[in-house]
Amino acid sequence: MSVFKYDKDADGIVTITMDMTGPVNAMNQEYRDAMGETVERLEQEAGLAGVVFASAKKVFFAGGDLNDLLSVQKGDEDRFMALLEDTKEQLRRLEKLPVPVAAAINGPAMGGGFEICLACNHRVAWDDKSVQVGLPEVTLGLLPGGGGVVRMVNLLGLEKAMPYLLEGTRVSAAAAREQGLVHELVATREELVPAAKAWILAQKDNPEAAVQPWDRKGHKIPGGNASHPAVAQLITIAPAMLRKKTRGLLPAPEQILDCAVEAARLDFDTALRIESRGLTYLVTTPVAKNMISTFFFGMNRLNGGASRPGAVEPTAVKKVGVLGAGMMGQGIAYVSAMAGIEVVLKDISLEAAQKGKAYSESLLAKRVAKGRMSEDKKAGVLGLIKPTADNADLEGCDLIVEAVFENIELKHQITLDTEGYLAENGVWGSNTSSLPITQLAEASKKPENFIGIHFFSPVDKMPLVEIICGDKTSDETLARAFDYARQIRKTPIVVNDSLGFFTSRTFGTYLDEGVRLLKEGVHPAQIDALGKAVGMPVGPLAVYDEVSLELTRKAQETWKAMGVLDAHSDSSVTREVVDTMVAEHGRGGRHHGGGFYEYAADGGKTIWPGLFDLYYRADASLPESDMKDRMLFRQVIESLKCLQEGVLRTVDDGNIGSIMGIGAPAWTGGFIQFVNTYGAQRFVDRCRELAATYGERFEPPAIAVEKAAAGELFS
Ligand SMILES: NC(=O)c1ccc[n+]([C@@H]2O[C@H](COP(=O)([O-])OP(=O)(O)OC[C@H]3O[C@@H](n4cnc5c(N)ncnc54)[C@H](O)[C@@H]3O)[C@@H](O)[C@H]2O)c1
Repeated sequence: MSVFKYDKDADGIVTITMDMTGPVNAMNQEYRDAMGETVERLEQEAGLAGVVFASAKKVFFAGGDLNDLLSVQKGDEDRFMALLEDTKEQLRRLEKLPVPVAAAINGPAMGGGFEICLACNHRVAWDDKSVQVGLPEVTLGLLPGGGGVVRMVNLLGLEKAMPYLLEGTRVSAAAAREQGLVHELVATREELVPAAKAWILAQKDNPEAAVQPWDRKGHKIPGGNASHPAVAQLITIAPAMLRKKTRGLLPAPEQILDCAVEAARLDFDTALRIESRGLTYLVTTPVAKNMISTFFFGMNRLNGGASRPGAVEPTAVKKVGVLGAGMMGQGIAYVSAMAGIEVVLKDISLEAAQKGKAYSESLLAKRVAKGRMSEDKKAGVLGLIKPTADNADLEGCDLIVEAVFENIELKHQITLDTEGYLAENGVWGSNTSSLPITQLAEASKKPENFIGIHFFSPVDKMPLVEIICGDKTSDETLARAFDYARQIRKTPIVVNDSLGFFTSRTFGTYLDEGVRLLKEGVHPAQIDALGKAVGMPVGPLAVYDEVSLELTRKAQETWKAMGVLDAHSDSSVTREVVDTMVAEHGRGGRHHGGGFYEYAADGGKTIWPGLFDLYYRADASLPESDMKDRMLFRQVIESLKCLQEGVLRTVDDGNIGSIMGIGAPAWTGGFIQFVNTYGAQRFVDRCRELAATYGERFEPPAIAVEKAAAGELFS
């Protein structure tokens, strides 16, 4: 029996219910076989009045089979191209049936799933929050190769199609209806197929309904085709704009733009073939392999609980205490309340706590203004946050997250003062960005319940949480912290204790290398430009100004006093430069009147001229490739050391943590995956080359040397 169930009703309408082997419907050989047979049968069906595509799964259709796509290697291009062309031809035959075809979208329809819908004449969706449509291929280094690029451009026009194609924007059923991606909404799942059939029956006297817009005589692309002046102008400037964003490091958006432009220029079927060629090229690139491995498989493993102790039953937080209503605390309060958790937000005064709550109010007001939330829901979320200056309000919390100043005495003191209010088995989480958890836990009566829950700023936008186990943290506490992170819809990585844990420790090497280049006489603007050229979001000197040189200096003093400033973080060069900047020149960073840069009132910035007298040397001429590699390799080496020392427990934690927490370039697939693609032996050789010229910090870690010798990948 086919995995596409075929049912013809008394009106002559055939309903195809897709029910493929495995948990989801996906585009693979089984799909091609089933779709091939189905189209063939529909073409021969006598008395056919229309077709409805439905799904027996919760997800309408999940898209391309990523295992299949990952396995395509260089040399397989002809075979892959032929498969793509087959898939496309089937959809083309479907949309050329002489009867109307409708999609009944009962769940997410992503990528290939939405491409099937686009090949239908009519799209009916269940108006439920589980239903989303979109073409997320670009986020995996691919392009929608089942006709998605060409149909979207023909449906929406070049400009409007761009966010869907270049950013992988997904939209809810309601938004899809507004944007013209879906034609009709129904309130319940049960109404879907009847609504699709009703539409088909209503088209009896309207033969045009069976013809796709792009197959109609005189079809015009909305907004105009490539020769329309406005579109021609867009086509001229778009590649440069895109390159500014991708810095030439991501081939997928560039291919997508090329295909989209061809779709606006050429006939439909030629454009489809160009689209197939684009995907055939992308699918074998290392960037696509990296992005699929990390963003799909790695992410699924992490969110699925690979780092969570499985023996502990699932838990949920009902009441959380947030200590400190500053920049981080107010964000933690917001994301917790958004997840329906009761929040006690405590600061040293009620006013300070209320100010923290006002932050949630302003974020919620923006949601309401955009029509993404009702006033009632807003009031409900706000009602969950209780601002206070009174410790007694923390009574019965099953989790307390502290986000007070980065000061160990203060953190010890508040642990002593408030830990007793926790419910039995309640968890104490510190949001410290660097202080070792084991030492922070020394103030606790229950160090087994003590853990690091490290958020990133801004908390409402950053998707990662780094969970840090101290020496005594129990499995139960880890499981509870993990469940909380999932409850507030973050992706948790789990690491062991270390100064700066994984993310701050690794990111610190990037900043350190930037400062070293400065000290070696490189032009400061070139340092930041090269940091961005390798794909980091911000140059190292600009980052230093943002996080503040002043705070860095204080942190270094604290670590020194604690005796934890060990080899990996002891950068005498950085300390010397930071000291000179702050103590001798009063350059504490952006919020201290300026640092490496000077900041104008209008937000513009220029290099602080004093830097040229202090460090710049016109005769310093380092090879650009060395400078770029230095900034990247320092971070990769530090990540490998974290893995070697057991700070990182898994490769996935390292890859996802580096991308989502540090801003590692997406093209690498994460700092450890980078070694897999670069080649372990080649990596070791390049490290040694850099070490010979620039110092032993570039010596390859033993773990990389071993992998290279064994010819293995990090997995
Ligand atoms: N800012 C970041 O990007 C970032 C990122 C991750 C982690 N962190 C860490 O989060 C913590 C807080 O950082 P922040 O940027 O929100 O600082 P912040 O200065 O904005 O806020 C700290 C708040 O703690 C309050 N506070 C001080 N003593 C208190 C006490 N005894 N009881 C209750 N509240 C008290 C202060 O009044 C202030 O409102 C620090 O440990 C920091 O290292 C910061």
